[in-house]
Amino acid sequence: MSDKEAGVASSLGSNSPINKDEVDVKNTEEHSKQESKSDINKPPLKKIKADDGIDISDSFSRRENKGNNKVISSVYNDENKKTPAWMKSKTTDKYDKYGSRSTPIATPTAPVNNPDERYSKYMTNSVNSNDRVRRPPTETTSSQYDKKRAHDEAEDDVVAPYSNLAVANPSSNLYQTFQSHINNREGKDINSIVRSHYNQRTQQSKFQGSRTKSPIYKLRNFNNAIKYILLGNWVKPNPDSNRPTVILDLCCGKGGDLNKCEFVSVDQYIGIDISDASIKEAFSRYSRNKARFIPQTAESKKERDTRRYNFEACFATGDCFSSSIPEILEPNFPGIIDGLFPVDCVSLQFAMHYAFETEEKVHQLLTNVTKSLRAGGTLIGTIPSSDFIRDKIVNRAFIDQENRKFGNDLYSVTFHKDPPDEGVFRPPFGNGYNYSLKDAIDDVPEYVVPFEVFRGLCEEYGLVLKYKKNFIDIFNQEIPKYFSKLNKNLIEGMKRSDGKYGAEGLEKEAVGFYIGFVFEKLGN
Ligand SMILES: C[S@@+](CC[C@H](N)C(=O)[O-])C[C@H]1O[C@@H](n2cnc3c(N)ncnc32)[C@H](O)[C@@H]1O
Repeated sequence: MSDKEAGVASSLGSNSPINKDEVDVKNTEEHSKQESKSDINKPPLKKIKADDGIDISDSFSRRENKGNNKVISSVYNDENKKTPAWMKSKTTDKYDKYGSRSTPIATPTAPVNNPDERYSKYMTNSVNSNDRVRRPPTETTSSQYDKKRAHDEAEDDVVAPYSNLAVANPSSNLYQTFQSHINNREGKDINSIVRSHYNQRTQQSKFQGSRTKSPIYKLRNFNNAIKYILLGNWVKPNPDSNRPTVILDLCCGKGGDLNKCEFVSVDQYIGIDISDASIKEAFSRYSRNKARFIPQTAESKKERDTRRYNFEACFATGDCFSSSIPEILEPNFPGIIDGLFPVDCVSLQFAMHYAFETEEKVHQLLTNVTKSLRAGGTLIGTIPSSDFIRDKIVNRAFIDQENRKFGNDLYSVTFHKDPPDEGVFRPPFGNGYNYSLKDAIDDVPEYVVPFEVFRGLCEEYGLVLKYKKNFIDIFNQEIPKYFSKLNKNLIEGMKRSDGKYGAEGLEKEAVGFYIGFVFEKLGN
């Protein structure tokens, strides 16, 4: 799916622990049949203090100054010494691509950052604020590919904003529903379509009018709530109190999960996305919320200030399914692998279905995940449910004559080829469909993720399933615990016509298309 895009950042209201008139995409309800199996080893929820406002500072307390952190090598550094046995046999020969690739597919973008002193040692040597400037394209990066891309982007990525419409006037109440314009789709690969789509979406979202007017406003709030819950339950702080808690957000989009990272008290955020416009937007969102000027006393400086981001962040453009993480990050942030990896959590929200185009992409993704995670670290993701898709096929719940399309007025799924009668796709890769979600995604290609195949592959990479549930079940089971913790606007943005909270009607089916999952990296 997709617009699974992140929410909107906004200004942190003075009473609001974490701002959010956030926006994401998808949701629904029910559909728990096959997918509510594993709910294992859920960590106890931390105690939350809920006054008349929301105070998360007690519940997700930050560890003390980590200035004395020692640099710990990650599996990226020394394959022989650090690679666990299970990875040597499976991945070193077959999947290890480190050093064998040239340039990342997209030119990396490394916006300026201002690391504070506590983590400057993680930005060792050349990783300092002066180095974090955007680098001019090198000989290799501005080759044929970039020329072609420049041409494509001129065509597709820069659509005229709605400057001629009343919605360009911020005082207007009108809302302009998003629609992308991608020329010559048939001649393009998925990366070009996806990149063009999300670049356009990022640019146009600035001119659409108030997000609360979007036809999927509630659905986005619902999806955001799900991500708060998943990250809140499963991001595990680094057990070494001298190390920062680090999250690697693959396919991070416009940075819609930055607020959630503050919510779970990470110390360092690393975001990567193939859309350069999204990365720029994510960086600017981070900068706005990081730099908020809040007068502080000597005493208050020691604690997390919930009105601003208390974590450091860096962002880069790159293809997470075809390049290795060092290939994407090191050119922009030399020393970052040594300094910040292995990380505590890899977040992969509403994006893995793009990787299931080919087996190679999935292997590269899983190599990136497993090599990035520390033992005990978690991979937390959201994807369309293959069980949901199978049910639609088996029940012949199609909405067109050719039996290739299902959905409703809010979302639709149109298979590229006739789906198998029993709804089980073989081989498990490359089973494409076009996904649409009103005001977010226009016929963007995605691929079925047969969950059991994915789970089996994860095991090969030392990742064991800890949790898997559809969105409706996650919401129903977890929202009582989160109701008082989440921002009021987010909660109110999920109010149904009957006064209760959650998804209803068309939205319910649209969100029910998704599941959340958590894998844990084995080892010690
Ligand atoms: C639906 S958005 C989700 C964004 C964000 N994770 C969220 O939940 O708000 C999917 C994102 O995946 C990104 N994406 C797709 N293919 C990618 C790839 N190969 N490498 C990196 N990012 C990719 C898109 O650019 C887009 O920003």
